[in-house]
Order: sequence, then C-alpha cells, then structure tokens
Amino acid sequence: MEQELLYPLTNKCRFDQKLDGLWDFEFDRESQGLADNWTAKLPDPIKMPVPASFNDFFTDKDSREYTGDFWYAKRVFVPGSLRGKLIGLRFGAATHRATVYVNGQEIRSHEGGFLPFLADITSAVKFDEENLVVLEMNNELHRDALPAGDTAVLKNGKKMVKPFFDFYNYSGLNRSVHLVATPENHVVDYTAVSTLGDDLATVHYTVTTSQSVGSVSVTLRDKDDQIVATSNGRTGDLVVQHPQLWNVRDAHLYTLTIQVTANDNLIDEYSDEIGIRTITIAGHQIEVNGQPVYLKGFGRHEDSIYAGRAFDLNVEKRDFELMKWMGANSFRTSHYPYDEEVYRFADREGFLIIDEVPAVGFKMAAASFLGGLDQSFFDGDWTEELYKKHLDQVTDMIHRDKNHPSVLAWSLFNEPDTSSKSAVPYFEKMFAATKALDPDQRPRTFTLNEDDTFDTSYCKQFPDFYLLNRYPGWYHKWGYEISDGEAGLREELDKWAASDIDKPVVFSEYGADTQPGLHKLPSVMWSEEYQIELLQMFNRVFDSYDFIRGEQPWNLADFQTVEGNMRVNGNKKGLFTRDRQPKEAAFYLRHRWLDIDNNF
Ligand SMILES: CCCN1C[C@@H](O)[C@H](O)[C@@H](C(=O)O)C1
Repeated sequence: MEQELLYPLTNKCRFDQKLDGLWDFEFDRESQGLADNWTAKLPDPIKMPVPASFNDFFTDKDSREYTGDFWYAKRVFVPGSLRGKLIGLRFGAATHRATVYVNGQEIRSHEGGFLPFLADITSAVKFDEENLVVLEMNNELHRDALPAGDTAVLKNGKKMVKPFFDFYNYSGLNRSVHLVATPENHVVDYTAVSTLGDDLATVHYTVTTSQSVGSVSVTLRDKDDQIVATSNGRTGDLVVQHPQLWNVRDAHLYTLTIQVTANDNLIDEYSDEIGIRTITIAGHQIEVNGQPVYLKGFGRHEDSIYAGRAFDLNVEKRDFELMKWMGANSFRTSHYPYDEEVYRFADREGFLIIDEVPAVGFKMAAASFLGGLDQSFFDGDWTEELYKKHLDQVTDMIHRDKNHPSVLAWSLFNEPDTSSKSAVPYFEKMFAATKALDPDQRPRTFTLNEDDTFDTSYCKQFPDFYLLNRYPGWYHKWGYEISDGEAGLREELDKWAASDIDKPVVFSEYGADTQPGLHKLPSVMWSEEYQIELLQMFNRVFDSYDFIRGEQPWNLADFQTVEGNMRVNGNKKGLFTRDRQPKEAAFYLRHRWLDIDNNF
C-alpha cells in the first residue's frame, strides 16, 4: 500500500520532470541479469520508447510474446538545485512487477501493473551528475496475482502466459516515469468531500503532511481564479456560497491549494482541481447532487496500435471526442485502473467513471474459455496470497482516485466466480476491509457474469448496485436464436423485478464481434447489421425495466487479445474500430443516446 500517490507537479516548492523517451531495454531470458550485475550495465540493450508496451514493436513472435524478466535502464541528470529535497522516481505503471535500482543500489520493489508507485532515491542520488536508473521487471501471470492467469513453459523451454481474461498481456513501462522532488516537510495526501446545503456547499478537507511541524492553510478558487473559501488547519471546512456544482456533462471545477508554512516561510504547496458534487444510491436510482442519472457509456480498454497498453494522450483525446459525439456520459475502466490523465479528462468533461481493479480472471470458467480448469476459483490454494494483493490494489486505487469528482463507484472485481459458496468468505472480507477506504463513501460493486445470475450468485448481498455482463445473442442463443436469448434475459430480469432487491442495475457488458465492412441482408453474426440487431434487442429489454439505470455496451473500440480460434486479431466488439473509426452501430446507438437525457 503506497503512502504517496499525489499527482506530481512543478511549482515554487516542487519539481517534476517526465522521463519519457527512449530507454535502454533488454530481455533477461535466463533470469541471470541480477547475478550478472545488470544493475550496473545492460550488456546488449536496444532502445525502447517509454511510455509504451514493448510487445508490438517487434517483428518476431518470440519477442512479441516474451514472458519472463526484462530490464530497462536510463541515465538521469539530477540538478544540484534540488539538494535538500526528497528526490523520487514516480512510475505511473510498471506491468506487472518491478524492482528499482539507482547507481547500483536497490531502492524498492512493486507488484501491480496498473497503479503508480514512488521510489525514494534520496539516499542513492548524485547531484549535478547523471544517475543510472535500472528496473528489473517481470510480466508473468499467476493465479495469486492480479490479473489472474497462468504462465506455462513450452517444450522448447520458452514461457507463455495463459490469461484468464480477454485482453492482451501488454507489458512494460506503460505509463510515464517522473523525476520528482519535494520538500522534506511536504503534503503527502489530502481528501476533499462535499456536502450540499441551500445554495451553499461545504467541502470538508483533511491534509496529511510528512512532518507535524508547520501550519497548513487551504484556499479554494473558482474558474476565474477568485478565492471563494479559505480555511486553516490540517482538517477543516471550506464553505462555498452559490457553488457551481459538478454535474454529468456539465462540469465545474475549483482549484484547491494547500500551503504549508513555518515562521512565515512557504515550505510546500500543492494544488489540485476538485468538483463539488455528491453521489448517492437512492432505491434503484443512481443520483448526482440528488438528481437521478442514467448511465450511457462503454466498457473500454487502454489499447491502441503500436504502443499497446501505453497511455497515449492523443488516443485519449480521440476517445473522449467519440464518446461525446455518441452522447455518452460514463465509462468503466475495464479491467484495471487507467492512467491518471483519464480521470482528469473525465473531471473536465463531466463523465462518470466506474473505477475497476484488475481482479479479473477470478473464474476458472474464464480459464476454460481459454483452456483452464472447471473448479471453483475461490477453492484454490492461491486465494490467501491473492487476497493480500487484491486488497493492496483496491486500497491504492481508492487512495489515488478518491478526489476525482468523475469517480462514481469502485468495481472490486470483474466477473468473479460467485456461483460457488466458497466465494462468500472472500467477498465478506473484501467488502468489509474496503468499506472505510473512501472518505466520500462511494458505492462499491463488481460485475456479474453470465453464470452468476439472480438465481445462481451467492454474492448478490454485497454490491451497492449491480453491474450485469450478459451475452445472449453472442455467447449463447446467437444468430436466429436471439429471440430465445431475449426471452431468457427477460426471464432473469423478471426475477430481479419480482424480488425485494431495490438497487440499481447497470448493464456493463453486452455486444457482438463485428467485422467492419461486413454487410449481409438479412444479417449474420459478425455483420454490421447483426451488431445493430443485437443492440436493438438489448435496448428493447432495457426500456422494459425501470430499475435498469445504465447501458454500457462492450466495447468502445476493438482491442487486442491473445490469439485464439474465437478472435480475429483481437476482440471486434467495438462500436469503433481499433483506429477509432465508427461501425454502423455507432450511428444507431448515437441516435438512441442523443434522445435519452442524462437525468432520465
Ligand atoms: C464472457 C466474459 C465477459 N466479458 C469479459 C471481457 O473482458 C471480454 O472481452 C468480453 C468478450 O468476450 O468480448 C466478455
């Protein structure tokens, strides 16, 4: 669990320099790098872009599919002007695990390929010199790690991942690395939680500093840089008269500035943009500022051509333009926390985010989908170690993202095996352990898979609202049989309707693989016509039940997966192609969504 996850910035007190660009890179096929002193020098490196997944740059399959240890290295100049400050390297994501060395000194390790971590290198750094930064990394999958999978050893001795999930195991330094410097006495963390009054709002804040000395003052400024509230102390209330509330697709942000002073000297300053809003679940309604919202959006992936799972500002900009064009207002960070810039986009654009940890593949049936076993996942002897990592990553996700107004809810699992009673103790522990992590107490949920229905799931008691992944028309009752698929879906939803459950239901996955340009009259599966017919079927169903409060088809765009006889160079369920051009269904769904008010 990380102590420091604040987003880096440069100001009078702080220094932040992105280390994007070409790093030295080398596969360590024999896992001998440490023994052979690679912490001092990579023997025969190539150049590798950062941020980027290494996989798709290569032209040979052994390199693209490489599984095991690999190393990065870069010489980093640290200016003498930073003397007296804490010097750190902040990694946006190192997938899936890394150990950091500076000038040959081991600094720290980190497990979890989708969340940031800070390496304090103060003790190892040389000022006004180049410093050798080296990372030893590994991208193997294991059942006791997130995301879940296996790593096989082929007869030729090469390793190969067997994901229990349907996205490619893109690996590397997928997000930016920052050289950062902060004062020894600095802001470590803050929280800001809003409550609304009659034409006023109260932002209750807390500030954590690395040292107890020094005074803290907090200022809130509006978009015109006018001070609207101030307060002193490491905890307090900022009372805002006539607040401009953050709303869905009508975002208003304020700048919160924290200053630490001692003897009238400014010691540290940290600023961030926050939104004043509340999130509540009221019966079967999801409410923002007490107003019902209807979620229109997507399951997504951080995925694009060339750099794999790397965060790419250009792709993110295009994706938001596409989602706004569609009339969308939300998305799920399927199936892992995304780069921090994504949440800042959503804060500015007024999108709601269901923030998901990579607790994906916790289901042997998913493995059997890719050749695994058929036992219940939570009966495995790996669950104790898995739980520790799972809780660690939920904790860091909430710690990192808790101050974003765009974050609506936390998804603690994607499609876990809840149709076995052995899941219940694990869920009881996880939901109890995470209840108090979010100062804003946002709803917590997880997605229910096809096999985890109203009748078969033993874990319906846990989520604050339900996310249903349902695939009639594709994985079963497909093609001309889709009418039976609709009937089966309605039968299940009739049971939800007849039950005493009064919580919102959001459809978080449904869709059809579609080859762009494939047309057939009448339709066949994989044709653009069929993708529309399938969406029309689901929309008929959604419009029949008032407790369905959101629709997020799978997926915004086509994305890369492992090879398989069910994948045509990746997953093609996108409403847009992988290079972000619309399929026919995008125009159909846009027409529907532009007619549905965000507060419907
Ligand atoms: C059947 C598993 C549910 N869902 C998970 C998602 O990650 C996959 O990409 C999607 C699909 O198979 O298209 C299905």
